[in-house]
Amino acid sequence: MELEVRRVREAFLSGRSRPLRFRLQQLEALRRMVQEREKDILAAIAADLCKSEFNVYSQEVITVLGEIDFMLENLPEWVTAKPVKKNVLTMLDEAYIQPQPLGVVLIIGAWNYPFVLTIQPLIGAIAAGNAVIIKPSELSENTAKILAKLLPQYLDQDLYIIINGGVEETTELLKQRFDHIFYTGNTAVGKIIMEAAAKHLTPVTLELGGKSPCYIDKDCDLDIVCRRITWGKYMNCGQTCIAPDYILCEASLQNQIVWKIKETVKEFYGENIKESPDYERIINLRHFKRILSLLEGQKIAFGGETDEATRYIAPTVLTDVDPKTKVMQEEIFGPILPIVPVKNVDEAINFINEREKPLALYVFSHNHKLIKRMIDETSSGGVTGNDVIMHFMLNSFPFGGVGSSGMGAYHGKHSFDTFSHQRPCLLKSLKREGANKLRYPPNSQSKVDWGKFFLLKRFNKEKLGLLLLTFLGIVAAVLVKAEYY
Ligand SMILES: NC(=O)c1ccc[n+]([C@@H]2O[C@H](COP(=O)([O-])OP(=O)(O)OC[C@H]3O[C@@H](n4cnc5c(N)ncnc54)[C@H](O)[C@@H]3O)[C@@H](O)[C@H]2O)c1
Ligand SMILES: CCCCCCCC=O
Repeated sequence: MELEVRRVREAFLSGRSRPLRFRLQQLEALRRMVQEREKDILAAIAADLCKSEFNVYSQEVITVLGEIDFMLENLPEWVTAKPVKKNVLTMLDEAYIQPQPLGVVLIIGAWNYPFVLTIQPLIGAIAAGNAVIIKPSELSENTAKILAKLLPQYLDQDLYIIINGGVEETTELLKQRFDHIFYTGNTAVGKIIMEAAAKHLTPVTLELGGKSPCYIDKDCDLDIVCRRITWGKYMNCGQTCIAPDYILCEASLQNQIVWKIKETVKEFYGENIKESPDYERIINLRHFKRILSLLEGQKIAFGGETDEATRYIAPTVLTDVDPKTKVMQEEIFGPILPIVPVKNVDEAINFINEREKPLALYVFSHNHKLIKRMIDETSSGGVTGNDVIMHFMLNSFPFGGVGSSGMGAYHGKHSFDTFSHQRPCLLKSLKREGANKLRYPPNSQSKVDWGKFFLLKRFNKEKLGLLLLTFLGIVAAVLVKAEYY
């Protein structure tokens, strides 16, 4: 590991990752890889998650291609130095912010969307001029393998390397010094990453998870609400970081919600869900058993069928769920949707605020004020009103968590900023030394007063008047002198 990290650092220190032309060329090569090897990439992801290639393309590949195009279009503007507003002391100087690469970045990916969650941060890191070590999740092993095969064929082989492996390899990797670590995965491992990073004072971006609530107000169109929730909850078999984890609603809405979600499940996946090409499977047996254990003691309104051999769990809804039970204590990350009855929106807000800050929050209502109130009185990584998942799709939004759902953010310009250092650059002249007298010792009350005058703008009108008068006096004297001669 040490040797590999050193090789990447040496490549970074060669300076070749920095020029704009090189970054654009590497991003174009990455786009070519996705386009030319689309079949291999789709097949690998499809095998990892028992997913149709249509779904792989629309959930992962489109996002990656869109992000590359967005970077190529905007990077020339983002890399340029930005002049800043100056004060009296720097009036005659050059003052600008120059974004610069951080150095060697470690990206640790997750398995649930194994392509986009690894490649999208990579796009940002390349765009910002860094060298990168990529560690895909070992759980999505086909995707990990295809990335290890393809990336070196298209990208600079010393600047961007891929290291495959599990906990042991990642632990070893984390002993090395990086300039940034970008981790996607669960909160418990997030803490391990942050602890390892702290030893080198390495900044981290942690894209974690949590229980994302979904509040349904009684003033709404339940048919549409349930269709949107069904889509976001059962997509990828519930293994989506921003899937609605549970529903909060008044008890009177429960039966209608159950019925409408059941009808939508039929509409989306047919009578025989197991046969649907649009319904995925649980990633492995450990997660399968974990999810099943969440059903113990619950009232299953519909669903609940399972098949261990294929790791199938049917879309399931639980009603009258007690918040103290296990299913409400951990992120579900599977196709189980508990409904927790609450009396009203006040109780829903309290319920959310009593728990860890979630990665996403969803509110459904015709009442715009209620949605705004929910946003104002709660906290979460992101919010979508009257839909689910969709805030992930807009790359002008920073995507990330808050509190235990993560720190830092990415997508579009936010990725570029995450992987850049905003370096303030002040360029002065060696002339005009007289103007600097004010800051050199010995100090005095009059120097402090002038300092206040120039920097704090806390001058009194009298002093300003006096200054103006002096200035006018000088101008008048100059004019009179000019006339005389
Ligand atoms: N915020 C996001 O964008 C986002 C996206 C996807 C998943 N998630 C969250 O991730 C979780 C699911 O993913 P996961 O954690 O099962 O993924 P995972 O098991 O694939 O782990 C993620 C990465 O951490 C590494 N890892 C695992 N254990 C480790 C250890 N002990 N030490 C060092 N590295 C270790 C793995 O090798 C892998 O690369 C959910 O909580 C989900 O909400 C968040
Ligand atoms: C089209 C859906 C993509 C959602 C990606 C979510 C990333 C977290 O799991």
